[in-house]
Amino acid sequence: MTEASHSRPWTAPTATARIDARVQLPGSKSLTNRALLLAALADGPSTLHRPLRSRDATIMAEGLRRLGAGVREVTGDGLFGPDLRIEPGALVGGGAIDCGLAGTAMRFLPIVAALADGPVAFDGDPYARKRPMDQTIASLRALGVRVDADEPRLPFTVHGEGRVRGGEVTIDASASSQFVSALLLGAARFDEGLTLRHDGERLPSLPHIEMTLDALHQRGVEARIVDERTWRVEPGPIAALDEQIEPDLSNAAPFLAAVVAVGGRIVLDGWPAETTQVGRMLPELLGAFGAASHLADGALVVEAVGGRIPGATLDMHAAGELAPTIVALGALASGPVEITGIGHIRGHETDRIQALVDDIAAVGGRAVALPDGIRVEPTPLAGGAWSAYDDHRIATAGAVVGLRVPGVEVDDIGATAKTIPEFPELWAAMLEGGRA
Ligand SMILES: O=C(O)C1=C[C@@H](OP(=O)(O)O)[C@@H](O)[C@H](O)C1
Ligand SMILES: C=C(OP(=O)(O)O)C(=O)O
Repeated sequence: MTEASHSRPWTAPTATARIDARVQLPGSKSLTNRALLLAALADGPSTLHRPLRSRDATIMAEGLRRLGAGVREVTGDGLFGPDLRIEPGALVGGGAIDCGLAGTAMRFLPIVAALADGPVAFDGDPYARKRPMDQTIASLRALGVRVDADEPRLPFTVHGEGRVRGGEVTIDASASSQFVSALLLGAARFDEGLTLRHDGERLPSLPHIEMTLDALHQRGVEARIVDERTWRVEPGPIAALDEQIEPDLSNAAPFLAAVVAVGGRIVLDGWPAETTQVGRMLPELLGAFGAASHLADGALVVEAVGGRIPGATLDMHAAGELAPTIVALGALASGPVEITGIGHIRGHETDRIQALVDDIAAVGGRAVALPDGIRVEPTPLAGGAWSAYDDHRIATAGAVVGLRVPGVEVDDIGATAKTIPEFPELWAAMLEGGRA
């Protein structure tokens, strides 16, 4: 099983010049883990080119192996490691799956386990036991699958009986879009498919649900939006698909934010002209802080003058995953930065709102938690300890602040192994200029 990150203190490098760099990023976590899962449920073998190699992706691959799929490394172009060949197999229970801190694993794999024959025990890191899981457990039970759980969260055991009848289910996905995606990903393998309704106050991270529907469509699954709170997936085969995984645009966030923080220019290679990744919103989000972006020859070019970063008010309910980076820019801004619509990120890898409030205070700044967001007040910063809380995006937020504030000590840069193990090297290369 993959290890949680080992504490690796890291003094965030301060930028000594404007950014002038070209960066190539590893594959998308959300696309890799959907492609792995759908390949394991498909009607034949699939190959993933340039998949993400990281803790979350390893956890997904390992979980699928435990459930009977063959996942092996094959030679690819080797940019960030080998390609993966996935051979679907009969879904089997009888094992245990460690989900680490991966939301995609803890929400998606139990649905596959429900289709397996035999019990599968799920657990994860200490903080994973605090992440919302109630809708996974309740929806499986509503589908007639036995789930043994003392509390409505990890650890629990799914007792698959080899088939799920499907039909209609209503959930409250206010805490995570992953509850919706998980059911939609498995639903073509349910006897009657699935009509899924969301009945709740809000629905965060809609682009990730779009990504799920798109991944299904690419594999010939009939999946549609009935209305803005209802989805329908017809039963049927999931076609095998060889797929080239796009770079992780959410992990582009700190690199692009670096240009806003210190000025200069960055070229991000392999930026897709069209994508379901939520990172496509970055040019607009960073535009609020004065950055100018354009696409050129398959790359995104972002330029900024640096210096004064203006304040901004942003609703980020669709892009909660990008919020820690924007909050980091807020800590460097000369006006207040208020972000709303992100109450659900309290249930991410850590309580991200509290983590950011505390980390910003630790470097002399001031941020206040709002009921569904955070407000950062302009305050001069000084060096200090920046806790990652095992959270890749809190760790990289510390790196962004450290560009302009000497002495920001990120306690565990190894937390970036969750989705971008190469982060420290890529960050250093960006600051040195040239090709990272
Ligand atoms: O389906 C996915 O791949 C994801 C959905 C989102 O989850 P939430 O809806 O819980 O924010 C996102 O934040 C997470 O990083 C990845
Ligand atoms: C929320 C995130 O991850 P997870 O897939 O673990 O929910 C994230 O990557 O920002």
